Amino acid sequence: MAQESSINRASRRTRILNNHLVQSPSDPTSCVQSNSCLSYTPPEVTESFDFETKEMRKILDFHNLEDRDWLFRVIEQGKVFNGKERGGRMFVIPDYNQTMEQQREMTMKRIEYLLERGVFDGWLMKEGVEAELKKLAFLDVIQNFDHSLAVMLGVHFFLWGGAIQFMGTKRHHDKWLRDTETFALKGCFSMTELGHGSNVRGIETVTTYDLKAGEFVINTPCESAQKYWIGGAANHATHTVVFSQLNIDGVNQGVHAFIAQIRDEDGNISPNIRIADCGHKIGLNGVDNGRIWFDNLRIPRENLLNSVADVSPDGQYLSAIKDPDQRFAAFLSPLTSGRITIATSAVFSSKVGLATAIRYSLSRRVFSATPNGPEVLLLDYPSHQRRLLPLLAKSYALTFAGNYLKMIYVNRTPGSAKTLHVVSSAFKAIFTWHNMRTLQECREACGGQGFKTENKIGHMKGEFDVQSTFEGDNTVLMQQVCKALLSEYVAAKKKNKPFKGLGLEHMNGPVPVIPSNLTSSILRSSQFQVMYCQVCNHTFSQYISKASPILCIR
Ligand SMILES: Cc1cc2nc3c(=O)[nH]c(=O)nc-3n(C[C@H](O)[C@H](O)[C@H](O)COP(=O)(O)OP(=O)(O)OC[C@H]3O[C@@H](n4cnc5c(N)ncnc54)[C@H](O)[C@@H]3O)c2cc1C
Repeated sequence: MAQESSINRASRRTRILNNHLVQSPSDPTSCVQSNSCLSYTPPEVTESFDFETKEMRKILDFHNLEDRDWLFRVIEQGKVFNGKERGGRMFVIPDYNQTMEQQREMTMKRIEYLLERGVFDGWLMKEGVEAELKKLAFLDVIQNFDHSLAVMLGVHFFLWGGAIQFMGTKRHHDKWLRDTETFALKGCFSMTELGHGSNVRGIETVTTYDLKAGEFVINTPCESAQKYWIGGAANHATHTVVFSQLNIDGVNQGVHAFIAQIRDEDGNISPNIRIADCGHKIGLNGVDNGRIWFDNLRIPRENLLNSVADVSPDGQYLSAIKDPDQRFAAFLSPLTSGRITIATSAVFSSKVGLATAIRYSLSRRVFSATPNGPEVLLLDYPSHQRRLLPLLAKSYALTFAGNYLKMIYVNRTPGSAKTLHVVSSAFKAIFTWHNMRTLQECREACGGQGFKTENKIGHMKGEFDVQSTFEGDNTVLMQQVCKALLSEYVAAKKKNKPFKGLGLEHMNGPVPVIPSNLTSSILRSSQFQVMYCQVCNHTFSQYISKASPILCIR
């Protein structure tokens, strides 16, 4: 962007506006001085930077940079990733003109290609912070190329694999984890039903225990109980974790999770299982979402994922967690890792959109300030800056927040479970909403070019839109976050203790005093903005302390 004083900028803007209002009587074609030919040089070739871009990349990507670069090269080299060389650079983008069936097959071919190159080694069999960070870095890279592929991997490793890891015990780990890592089996995650999505407790699938046979019997009692939207179920998955009400001797013990086989290794649907396709979607067509009915399917007693509750061979229901609410919260734990990868992938998508739109605005010229003068660079228009640069600033901020979230996740302890749940829910909603807003602005900021498939922004809108719905609807998640924060507030006030955790600590200090002389530089300063937030929070806290008896916050 051209460097110029604010006075020069103001007078140049005045000239431009004046030019719009007072039309020159001369030949209208002469007011545009067109370039003799179109040429484009990427800004990084001609512009110098005021900062070290490599250092900035280190701060943004934060971990496993060499691993990320290795995977970038692996993907670039793979024919299945549809790379195209342009001007000595490789661009990789899925072919969205393929049919839904072809896109689904490409997802499986890409998984096979990455599997052969050892990309998934250790994703389930290795434990510890290093292994977890490497997995998260690889997923960051993969989602940059193909969101369908990242979602299929998320379902297989984080939802199915995560359910076995966190909700199962040794017998499940020994039996399923290695085969999951090598794709000897393909897993999916059957929680949502046609009749119940956000309200998981309301699901209607019922499982009973047959004492004589020592088996569970899973049944879909009505059409609204069919499992719906299950990623991987329509064509590929061989196994699923099924969420169901558990009924023991006529007593409903609430939602539990079981493992069921739904296809054999040749892809034939198992007896007592019916499957249908969810059909074409507005994005994510490389994922085969399906519907499943269980017709009194029998599974061994050992297939109950029993980390928090079990049924003994003689049919006794056993659980160390007596409180049904806490038991239910424990069942939902595999969703945490999914929310983290969704949140971080949403910021990457915003950055791809912004990179395209900002580059465009650094090369595109529109309208001249004077008759016969050169046209003005798009990014020199303040209105264009205001459209893109705050979104860019927020994307930087969310990147750092995402890295913080990853750190809480990989260093989690039983004591940090609540913080992790609340922060991951809030970040998932905020990041994915930010992404959709950013992509729409970037699409429009590129004018007609933004509408071209090749420029990726329009397709990313379709691909990433669903992030506000799956693994916790954003609105519902934000309601949970509000409830958790209000409860935390009331509890801390009741005990007369300072706030700790959940990001409320800034309210421990006194109410700041707003200066009387509010100049524009004070208003723009970050100190003032933090102070202003604190004043708002204190006003809000006064409201809560008065309203909490009416709000019934527990
Ligand atoms: C492409 C795709 C892939 C998916 N993959 C899977 C999968 O692999 N496995 C799986 O189990 N599920 C999957 N899902 C399902 C997904 O998790 C659910 O769609 C999601 O939980 C929302 O449920 P719902 O669709 O029933 O919407 P609903 O819960 O019916 O919500 C509809 C609307 O009502 C609003 N709403 C709901 N409750 C409240 C409330 N209390 N107050 C105010 N407003 C409210 C919501 O904000 C939303 O706008 C997938 C969904 C899609 C679209």
